[in-house]
Amino acid sequence: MIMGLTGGIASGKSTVSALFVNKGAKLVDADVIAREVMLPGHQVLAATVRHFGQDILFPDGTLNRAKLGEIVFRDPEAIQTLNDLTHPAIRQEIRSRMQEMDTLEPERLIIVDIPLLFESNLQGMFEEIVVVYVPREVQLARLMERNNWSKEQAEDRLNAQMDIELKRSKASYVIDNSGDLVHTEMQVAKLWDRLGLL
Ligand SMILES: CC(C)(COP(=O)(O)OP(=O)(O)OC[C@H]1O[C@@H](n2cnc3c(N)ncnc32)[C@H](O)[C@@H]1O)[C@@H](O)C(=O)NCCC(=O)NCCS
Ligand SMILES: Nc1ncnc2c1ncn2[C@@H]1O[C@H](COP(=O)(O)OP(=O)(O)OP(=O)(O)O)[C@@H](O)[C@H]1O
Repeated sequence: MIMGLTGGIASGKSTVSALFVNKGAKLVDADVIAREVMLPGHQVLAATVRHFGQDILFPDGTLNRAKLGEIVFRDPEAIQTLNDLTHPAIRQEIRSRMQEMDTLEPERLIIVDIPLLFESNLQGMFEEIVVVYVPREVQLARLMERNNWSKEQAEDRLNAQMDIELKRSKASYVIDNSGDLVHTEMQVAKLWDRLGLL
């Protein structure tokens, strides 16, 4: 069984994915793939540099992520361009990894963690979608603390994504991660049982 998992930035997707993996699920992580396509030598990084300029690179040729982030997250046109450059390759790699895992171990739950699942209209890839939810204020506070960001930086990133309440309303299952970890773990265990997994 393959299940999509999404939520807002810093809502706890990695935390919840790890809980599923502890129970025996396999994971495909879109953020990891998104980083792979931005490594030196990859055609996606080369195309991104052609568009945004050499200034987004460090002298050693690796991507200056903070710099590209500053450019795109304040400018809707720039983020759209970056999405057009990166998303087709990321999507293709997600598909190929989940199909490979499913072929090798068809009885296992495969969790596919995609932050922009709804924004990119990928609902059709999954029968079930879990949304990891926290209210916007909690999201903002955790993001500022984890990344050591100002409120403005955190809000720019939040505003580049679909509202978390709307995501919640589109879910097959909601995991509320606004309480402590034990509370979240209980909800994962409950969902695991409900899906009939052992
Ligand atoms: C602009 C980049 C270099 C900034 O890197 P940075 O290290 O600061 O952030 P990181 O990649 O760890 O992303 C953290 C979170 O930001 C949010 N985010 C990233 N890209 C986007 C985007 N295009 N639109 C909206 N939110 C985004 C996601 O919630 C993601 O989980 C990087 O995010 C990037 O290459 N983005 C384009 C690819 C992409 O869409 N990745 C995310 C989904 S797979
Ligand atoms: N239940 C919780 N209580 C307190 N802090 C939490 C809880 N769950 C997660 N966190 C913290 O909130 C931050 C965001 O969590 P996490 O990294 O899992 O989110 P994410 O959705 O995967 O983030 P991103 O969108 O950046 O990939 C982390 O610093 C994490 O330690």
